[in-house]
Amino acid sequence: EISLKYGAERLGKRQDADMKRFRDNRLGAFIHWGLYAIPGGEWNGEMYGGAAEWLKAWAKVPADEWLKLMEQWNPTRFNPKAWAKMAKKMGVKYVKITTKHHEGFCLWPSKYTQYTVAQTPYKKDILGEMVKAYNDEGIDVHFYFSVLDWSHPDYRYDIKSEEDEIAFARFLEFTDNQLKELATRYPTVKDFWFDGTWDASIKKNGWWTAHVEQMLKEMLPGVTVNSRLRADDYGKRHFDSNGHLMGDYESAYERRLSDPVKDLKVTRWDWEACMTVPENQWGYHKDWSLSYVKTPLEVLERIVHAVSMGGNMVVNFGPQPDGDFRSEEKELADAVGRWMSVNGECIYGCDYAGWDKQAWGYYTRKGKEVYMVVFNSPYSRHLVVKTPKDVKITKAVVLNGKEVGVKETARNEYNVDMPAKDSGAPFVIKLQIEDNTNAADKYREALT
Ligand SMILES: C[C@@H]1N[C@@H](C(=O)NCc2ccccc2)[C@H](O)[C@@H]1O
Repeated sequence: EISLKYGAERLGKRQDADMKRFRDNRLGAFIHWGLYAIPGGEWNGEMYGGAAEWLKAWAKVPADEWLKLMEQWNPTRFNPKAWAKMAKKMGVKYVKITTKHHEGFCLWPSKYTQYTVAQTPYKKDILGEMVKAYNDEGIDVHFYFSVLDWSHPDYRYDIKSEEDEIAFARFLEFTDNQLKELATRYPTVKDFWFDGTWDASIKKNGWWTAHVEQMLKEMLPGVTVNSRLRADDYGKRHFDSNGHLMGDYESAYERRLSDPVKDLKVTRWDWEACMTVPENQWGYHKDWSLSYVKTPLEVLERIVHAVSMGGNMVVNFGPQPDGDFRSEEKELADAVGRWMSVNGECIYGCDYAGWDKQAWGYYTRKGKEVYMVVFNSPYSRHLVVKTPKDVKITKAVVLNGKEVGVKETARNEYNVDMPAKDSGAPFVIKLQIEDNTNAADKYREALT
């Protein structure tokens, strides 16, 4: 290993109470809300299919023209209590809020910039209203923060001159001030999720990313930070030059997940994935017909897939400029919530089971309980289960349903019966397992 000053601060998973809470929460929601919601993907009468929160880039809008959108920021239908109830009903345990996206507009009245809610017709501290409403519902709040800031004249994509050095040093101080402001104003925040940290300017300032992690953890003991913040002495990101994860959890799984059969490496560390409902829209886009929109079932499968591999999943919502949600997102929250109310115990506090994945779906595990989350119903009417050596199944019960038969078919192989009644939706079977170390082995392998 090479010696690093700004590499991973810790080896292995954090096991303190705050990290256990982060991990056990498992299901979160993203709120991407900013000026980009106002144009909703359309600029000067032209509709852009790309990510709506990047419209400034797609339509090549100068920062000062883009920020004029502040004059229209007045979400009259914003009702933080209703937002928190919707999240509660969906069964999310935490919400990640874009405090400031790449555009530089702040949802809190920052005193370090003029581009904030305080300078809009809305005036009020919208971030503060959200934090209170979610916390009052027992939902944790995480802050998304974009280091990349298109509104700030001192931002640099790379450092190529003395002038760049001086300007970017001012920018890093501005960013420190905003982060201290957020940690001071909203001390119940549990996590900082950094984005916009891919440019060479940040990679050349790995020291600063280590300083930010340290600063936030001193101000808010127990707070978590994502790996995307971090660059080491040599500009390596997420994992340092010795291959160790930086930050508290990997945050590279954005709109993708690792293969549950071929790529199990992520089960070795904590990680959190985030996903969009359309193919790639985080901010509000007027026209969702421009790309595929995932069904509630497809969203649910991604949530289970992540938890089955020891990760968290954050499902994105892009609120409308008026402060209400589009009907597709309300319906999604409702559908996921109905499923979670019956089957949530296979998600919350669960982890990778370490069993070989089968075609019918995914395993999750909590202590001695293994859950079979069934998405695909087999024509055989049997669900094949292969247990690790020295493990036997003693019972199988459908969540919110009846016991089902379990028949041993070979060494460490079982057929678990499908429930008699087809609920027409993914269902969960809870397995009781026991140690099988000293059982007589009546099976013989073939001689070949
Ligand atoms: C969590 C997501 N991260 C931002 C993102 O996609 N950034 C990467 C990106 C880079 C280049 C063109 C479009 C998007 C998105 O705007 C969301 O905030």
